[in-house]
Amino acid sequence: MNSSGKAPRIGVFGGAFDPPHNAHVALAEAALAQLELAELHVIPTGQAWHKSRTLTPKEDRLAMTRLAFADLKGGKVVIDSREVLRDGPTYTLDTLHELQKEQPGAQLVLIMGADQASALPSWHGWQAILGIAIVSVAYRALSTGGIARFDPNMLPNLPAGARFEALELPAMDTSATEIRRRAALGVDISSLVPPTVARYIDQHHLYRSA
Ligand SMILES: Nc1ncnc2c1ncn2[C@@H]1O[C@H](COP(=O)(O)OP(=O)(O)OP(=O)(O)O)[C@@H](O)[C@H]1O
Ligand SMILES: O=C(O)c1ccc[n+]([C@@H]2O[C@H](COP(=O)([O-])O)[C@@H](O)[C@H]2O)c1
Repeated sequence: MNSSGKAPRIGVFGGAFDPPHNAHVALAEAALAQLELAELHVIPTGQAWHKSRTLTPKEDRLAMTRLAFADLKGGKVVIDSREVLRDGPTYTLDTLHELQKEQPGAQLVLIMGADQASALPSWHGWQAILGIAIVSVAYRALSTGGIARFDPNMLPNLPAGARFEALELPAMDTSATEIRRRAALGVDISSLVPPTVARYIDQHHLYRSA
């Protein structure tokens, strides 16, 4: 409990971050501004079992994640490397269990874009996740136009007591897929990623082929 008698809220924001981009940073800023978090853990995924493509080496994604979120103010952001250090497929449920043990009494708030929220039933142990964490969902612009909004009632077999919070974020159509595509074509990506990330991609010759 904190001084106001409420459980401290720990934000958990995971992603492949291949690469981290401006919408990820905006999402983290919005979470810090709106969700009354004591800490925000930004967690690059280790082995993304749910993605068919091979990710960029975890060392590069972790380094870019550190660069991308370095300027977020308030000292609340923790770049959390636990998933890239863990062997085997990355399951968010494992991460939540670890955080629960480390910070008993804290309220975990799992933060994601609407595309991932709609896919929740495909996650390992998704109903257990909803028993542990509040899920905070940001809008996401779709590449086809329009905005992905999320209605929890769309999820089949939603467990009783599942809690969702909306995260207000102007829809941004930035995606890592588009950044990788542009970089492979040699097209400028400087408006889509923080300058430090753009430099890292250039210096380490990442995404030179799609
Ligand atoms: N433009 C965006 N608006 C809102 N949420 C976003 C946006 N881009 C990514 N997210 C969210 O950030 C989290 C991490 O996303 P991820 O690292 O996979 O980036 P991505 O741009 O979706 O990558 P890719 O294009 O490779 O799938 C997910 O919860 C995702 O929904
Ligand atoms: O635990 C799972 O089964 C699971 C399935 C899909 C996605 N996730 C997590 O959701 C976060 C965002 O995923 P993505 O694919 O948008 O990068 C990232 O932290 C993933 O590890 C987790």
